[in-house]
Amino acid sequence: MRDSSMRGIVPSGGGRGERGGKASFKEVSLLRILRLFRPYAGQMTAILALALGGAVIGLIPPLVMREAIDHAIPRGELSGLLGLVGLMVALPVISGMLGLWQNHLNTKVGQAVMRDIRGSLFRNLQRQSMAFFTASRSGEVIQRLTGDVQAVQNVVTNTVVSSITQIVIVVTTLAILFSLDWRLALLSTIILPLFVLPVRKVGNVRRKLRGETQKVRGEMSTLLGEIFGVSGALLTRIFGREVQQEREFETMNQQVMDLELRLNLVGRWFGLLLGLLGPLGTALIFLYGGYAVMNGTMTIGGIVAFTAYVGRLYGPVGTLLNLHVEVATALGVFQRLFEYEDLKPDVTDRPNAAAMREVAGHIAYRDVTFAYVAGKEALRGISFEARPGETVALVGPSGAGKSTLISLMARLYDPTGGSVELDGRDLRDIRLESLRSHIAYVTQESFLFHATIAENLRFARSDASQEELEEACRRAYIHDFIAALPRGYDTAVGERGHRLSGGERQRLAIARAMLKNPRILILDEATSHLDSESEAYVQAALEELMRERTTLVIAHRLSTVLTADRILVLDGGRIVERGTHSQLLALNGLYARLYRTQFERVPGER
Ligand SMILES: Nc1ncnc2c1ncn2[C@@H]1O[C@H](COP(=O)(O)OP(=O)(O)OP(=O)(O)O)[C@@H](O)[C@H]1O
Repeated sequence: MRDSSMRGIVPSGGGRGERGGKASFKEVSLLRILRLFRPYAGQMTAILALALGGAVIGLIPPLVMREAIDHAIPRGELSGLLGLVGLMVALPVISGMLGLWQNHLNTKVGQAVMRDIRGSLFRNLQRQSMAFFTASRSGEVIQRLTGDVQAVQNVVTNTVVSSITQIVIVVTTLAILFSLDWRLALLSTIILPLFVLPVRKVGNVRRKLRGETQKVRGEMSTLLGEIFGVSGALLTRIFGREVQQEREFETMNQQVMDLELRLNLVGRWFGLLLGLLGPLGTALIFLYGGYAVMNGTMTIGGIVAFTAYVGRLYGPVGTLLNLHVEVATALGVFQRLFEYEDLKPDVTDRPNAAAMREVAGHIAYRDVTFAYVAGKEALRGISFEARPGETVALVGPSGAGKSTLISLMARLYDPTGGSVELDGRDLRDIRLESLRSHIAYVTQESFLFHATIAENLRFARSDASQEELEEACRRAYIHDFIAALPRGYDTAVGERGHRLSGGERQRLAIARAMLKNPRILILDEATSHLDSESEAYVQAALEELMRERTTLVIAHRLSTVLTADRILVLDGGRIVERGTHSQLLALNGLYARLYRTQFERVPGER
């Protein structure tokens, strides 16, 4: 059960999901793609009508030329010539205007579809459990939401609209060529198949190169995100890896340049190849047409018009020969987007889930089992209760399952077996939003958004008044510090609040929890040891926060275990000992050992 849902939430890295990779119609439903465009059907029709109009107008100039060369000029009809010349200028102007309008509509539809997809992906990602975020790289998520969605615009303009336009141009031009002179038309189209193979080959090489380039670019942006994120930058400096990273980046940087150069070169060869089509066609027309003119079966204007039409034919044919590459790329883009759209959140409300307005705060874990990965249980047979207002402290060696245990209370994950209850009700029967409104979760890493102190505090309660903010901060022993800042509560904190000290950040996080004023508190005490003054402040703030709330705390401080109503000692995902501090010491087991190594040495403790 768990296994299958896990597979559903882990984004596929390579293979089908590979950037620039091919996808087939079988894998991506065309109907689903069309559905995205349905709200814009009117505009799409207008785009196609404009494309058609442009293509038809484009057919006229060669006929005008023929008219001028064969009739107006030889007959000396100046006014007629003027009219034709006027047309020669007016027609491109009209088709240019149509093109402009079409382009505007293209962009509009493309942008609208992009906005819709971004919105729907964002909404779906917001509903995913933590399992999704721990399993995926944030760079990858961002890339799909921005880069891939951007590619949709390309799909609209390049693939859909331009291929339809090209088809219209090719068909109309062929029709007119054959109506002018079918033999000559046949002669000028007969050379087309010669180019199919090389054009396809070049297309494939380009696709491969493009895929590789995108992959390296993706890796580059992930690397940059990690290196220049605050934590990554800190780690780099601590371990003195600057030069090594510079070298790694240089390699990647060079790779991008080389790939782009190769892509460009292949592009040039491709252009040269297509460029040869024109002269070859023209030469054939002049050879055959010239002979026909000499025999009197064709006019000079006819040759000129024919040459112009053939010019219109070869370009679009080249593009159309590559259409399959474009289509495959486009399908790949949609497939990656749909993968995220199809992610099923694994923590959801049960159909009969109800909201709980008031809770007493009675927590019960009943024979809870949990596995992140099927078959490898992180928690086994966990049962305990915490009555309203009680504090249950968790201790145990690293990896014992403490964080996992508390995360189940906020339903960051659901148990694989057994149940977690609040006031006698299974958490899955309580509306998620309602459950979380009664819980504050203070983690070791006190994350702050890049925003002002007030905004960070209001993340807990957006309607909190300034007085309430200050009250919460007073109780968290941080108000005086904030008030002394030049901009007070409007001070912006750096990304992750790195402009604040560790202790200040912790107290701000405590104030944020205080502001929420929940019945239940989940707390992961920070292990980083602060200086004794700061430690004392944090300690006092925490005691204030824990007062009268049911608290599950991963304890790292002696005072916490001393005051806890109950201590659970975890080891290997099981509760191996339970009781009060003195009872557990008397047992002289794991707790007693941990106590001697962990708690006794904490500075600044009683
Ligand atoms: N997202 C995850 N995916 C897979 N396994 C995980 C995940 N998170 C934790 N684990 C594993 O689950 C077990 C329990 O981890 P947990 O973080 O709950 O331990 P802990 O007691 O809180 O440890 P610490 O005190 O070091 O934070 C560990 O073996 C850990 O490797």
